[in-house]
Amino acid sequence: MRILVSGGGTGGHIYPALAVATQLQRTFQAEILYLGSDDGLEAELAPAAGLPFVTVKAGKLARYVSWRTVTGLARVPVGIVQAIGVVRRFRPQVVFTSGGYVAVPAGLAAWLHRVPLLMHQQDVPANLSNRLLAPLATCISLAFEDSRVYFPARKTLHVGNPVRQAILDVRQVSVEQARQQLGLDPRCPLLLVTGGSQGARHLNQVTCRALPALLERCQVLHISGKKLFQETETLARRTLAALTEELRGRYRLVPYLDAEMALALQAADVVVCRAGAATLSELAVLGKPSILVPLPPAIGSSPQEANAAMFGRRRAALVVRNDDLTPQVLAGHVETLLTSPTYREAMVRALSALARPDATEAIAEAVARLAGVAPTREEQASLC
Ligand SMILES: CC(=O)N[C@H]1[C@@H](OP(=O)(O)OP(=O)(O)OC[C@H]2O[C@@H](n3ccc(=O)[nH]c3=O)[C@H](O)[C@@H]2O)O[C@H](CO)[C@@H](O)[C@@H]1O
Repeated sequence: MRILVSGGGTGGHIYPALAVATQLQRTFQAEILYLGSDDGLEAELAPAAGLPFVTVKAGKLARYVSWRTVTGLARVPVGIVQAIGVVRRFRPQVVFTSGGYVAVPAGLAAWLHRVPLLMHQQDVPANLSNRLLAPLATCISLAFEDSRVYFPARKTLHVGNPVRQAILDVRQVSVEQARQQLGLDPRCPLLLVTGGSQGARHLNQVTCRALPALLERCQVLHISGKKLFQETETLARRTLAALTEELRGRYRLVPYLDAEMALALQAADVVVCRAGAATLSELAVLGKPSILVPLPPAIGSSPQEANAAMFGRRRAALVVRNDDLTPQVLAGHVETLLTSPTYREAMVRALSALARPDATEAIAEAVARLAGVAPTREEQASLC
């Protein structure tokens, strides 16, 4: 089975593609070719995952006009011609895309060659490349049920977002063990603060200012983001200076967590974070109550606001708008969640309805079925 995989730009688009590619290799011994942009993060990540990698030019499909939009648009036809060449030479049985602007030439080339196209939608609102490709797609896998409204119903398949194996494995570790393994107090409740892979300045600043109230109630593991570490450390040191040694000992600041991220999530009683699709899927799989502060849009609407609103509607998280987050609001919500086990349990129940730990397998099986290889899941057989 030969499968062309494509997804680019942010980690949010690349990691699901890598997870599905690896699963296809493992379960179906598929021959994979990863098609990415020559200047995207995928040029680093796909070869690092041991996948054969081919590049095409891809232009950013911005919703607003700028010089970059013009130069980006000029690259689009070049990318399409290159992608057509790749599909012609590799002759895939299925093309799988997971968003990012490089997915457009890949999807178009698939359609032109009558190759089935399966595309994955991570966020609740459809991203631009998936909106463009939807009429050409054979099947659209969705991370969240609420995305159905953006696509023709007969093409959609609700499977969830691929979640890293480390996150699935850490479910075997108890909360206390996770805290112990991270060198934290196993008996003291833990608040984890994370602004996603880049960090979030506003979350960092508000957290630092709320430390006197927060540390009275719990220990705090604060991931600042690599670029924001220095300024956050300075701010935290200033606030901590007025506190007792015992309270100061309850705070830990790190720039980024790699292998330990799964343990940190599992160790937490409450998580304060942005509302990126990967983070939300991880919270659902691990059943972690959270306070979501979605990234506000630079322009137009933000997928994170729609993601967070969906969690909020289902009572799977508390949602606070970025501009409304003050130290008092943060400390108040943390207090509410930590002091009310019934509230937290209700959230955990709502989260379990959103959890899809088998998303990677489900997508890989859908790809294999389109390739005519694996008619495995009966419940999916009639779909796509
Ligand atoms: C800023 C931005 O444009 N974000 C978008 C980007 O998400 P982006 O990839 O930035 O953020 P996500 O929340 O989706 O994922 C962050 C990932 O980084 C991991 N992590 C984080 C901190 C850390 O120290 N260690 C670590 O491993 C998290 O566990 C998670 O797996 O693509 C997503 C999927 O389309 C969108 O929903 C987001 O809106």
